[in-house]
Amino acid sequence: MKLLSAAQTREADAFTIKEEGMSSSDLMERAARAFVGWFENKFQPTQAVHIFCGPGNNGGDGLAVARLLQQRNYAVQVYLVGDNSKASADFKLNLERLPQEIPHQHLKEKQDITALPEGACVVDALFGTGLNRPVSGLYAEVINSLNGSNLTITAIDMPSGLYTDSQTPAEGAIVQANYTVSFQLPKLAFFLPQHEAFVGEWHIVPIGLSDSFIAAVETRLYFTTPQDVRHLLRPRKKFSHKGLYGHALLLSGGFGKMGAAVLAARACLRAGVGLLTIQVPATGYTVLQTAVPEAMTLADKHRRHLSELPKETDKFDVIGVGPGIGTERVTKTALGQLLATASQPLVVDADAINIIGSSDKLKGQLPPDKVIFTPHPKEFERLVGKSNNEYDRLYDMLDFCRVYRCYVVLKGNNTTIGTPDGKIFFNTTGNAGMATGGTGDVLTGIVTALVGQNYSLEEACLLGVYLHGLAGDLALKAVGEISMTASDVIDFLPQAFLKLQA
Ligand SMILES: NC(=O)C1=CN([C@@H]2O[C@H](COP(=O)(O)OP(=O)(O)OC[C@H]3O[C@@H](n4cnc5c(N)ncnc54)[C@H](O)[C@@H]3O)[C@@H](O)[C@H]2O)[C@@H](O)CC1
Ligand SMILES: Nc1ncnc2c1ncn2[C@@H]1O[C@H](COP(=O)(O)OP(=O)(O)O)[C@@H](O)[C@H]1O
Ligand SMILES: [K+]
Repeated sequence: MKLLSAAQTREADAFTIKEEGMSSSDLMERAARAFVGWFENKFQPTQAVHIFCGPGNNGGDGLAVARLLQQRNYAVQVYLVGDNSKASADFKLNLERLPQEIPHQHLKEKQDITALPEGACVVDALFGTGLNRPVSGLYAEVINSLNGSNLTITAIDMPSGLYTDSQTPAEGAIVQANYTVSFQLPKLAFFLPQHEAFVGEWHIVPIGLSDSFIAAVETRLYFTTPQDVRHLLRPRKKFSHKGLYGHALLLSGGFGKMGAAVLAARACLRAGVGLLTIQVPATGYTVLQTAVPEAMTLADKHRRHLSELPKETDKFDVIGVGPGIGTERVTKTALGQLLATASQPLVVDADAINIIGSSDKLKGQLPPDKVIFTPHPKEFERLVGKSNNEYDRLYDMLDFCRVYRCYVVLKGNNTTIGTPDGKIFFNTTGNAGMATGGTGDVLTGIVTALVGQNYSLEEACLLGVYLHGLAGDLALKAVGEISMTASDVIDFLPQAFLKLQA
């Protein structure tokens, strides 16, 4: 699904209003109803609701929400913050519609801010996507007092003060919401780790924005939904044989890190590869033969480190390289040979990323349109460089993908995929239980298997990352986030495939 900028969201609102022949206040009413639908499921009418409204349409939403909640027997109190003389038309309309019974207080200066009762629910309707400068003055005072209150805060559309699609200047106050209920589509800001404390848990409520507008609008930002990846998955043909599902090679493992090779190999097999060969340092031979009997194992001539390529590398459809390999000189040399000679796609992870990141020569040898990198944030920094902030990191990633014509899978809570043609996809599966050693090796195995099965590199990234996170989400239900291990993620991979196919 596409992600829209604040400006595109405004255009989508205006287009929808015109297309449906309604007024902007009708759309606001729809938005308020959608918000209230979510709110009713979350909070009981026994809880007092304190709604803070700014001067724009976000404040207008807040006023409409106040009216609708009062109709549903919530005890509502409204605060109008700042100078409303220049308030938006729909704000004014909804202020007129606000029933007399709802107490409303005008906060004009700092002294007007009072402590809220314990247990109250706060609704933040100060600013939404129309925020156009850092929040200061009275608004900042209100935000700081709400943040200090320890009360549960639900933000309408955006946590007030947070920029929708660019870096918020450090001096601006930002609401620290527990929940953000946003209209129709998530906003770019929700996907960046630096915003966790502001956005909290986010939810989307549909408000019927024009499908045709969204289909036509140009963007390079996407987030992955089940619908986006489900249709990519290809069923197997009845008369098919293992030769049709690719022969993958994994160059993986090192002394003390043979487990990385085992995890990547097991995940690769569970992700449907036809044949798998693993090359490990000689000491790992028995380990791999025992732990992964389905795979063929080659022993490197070096006991402790990978130092050579198999004789016939051309016969493999894909090569996954990196988990557990270390950065010894012999390994660097072998990796250089691989980049210089590989004819097939490469999935490059872990120390293979670190080796390439430290050498401009190796970067220069990257075969175009053939490489997928799967770095975690530290490896990303070694490969691409340090970025000023998480927005710049996205653009630095795209520059790197464009220059080297490669794919980058930046791992994290919303694993972010960059493509050589300039698209960014945010994944939506996965959980903090996966923050445990070895889960990255599992991802390498999955993506390698998918490339081997002839999925395009973009498809393999999207599907692989989605399924890996989904397996983690299914594992979460069974073992919880604290006990989860990388092996659990592999164990739930079959269910992830089944769920996506269902
Ligand atoms: N018809 C529509 O366009 C719809 C809009 N909706 C709501 O409208 C919101 C966007 O409304 P607006 O575009 O009016 O924008 P906002 O309500 O987000 O804020 C804009 C207002 O705040 C002022 N402002 C911006 N930054 C400020 C700052 N730092 N300090 C003080 N004042 C500041 C602006 O001058 C303007 O008056 C959305 O987030 C959503 O909540 C929804 O009702 C859905 C329909
Ligand atoms: N908080 C989190 N939420 C969702 N996914 C996570 C989280 N932490 C880690 N993961 C996922 O787990 C994997 C960890 O990979 P990595 O850091 O390379 O681990 P390792 O090197 O130990 O295998 C990545 O796919 C990442 O997206
Ligand atoms: K808000």
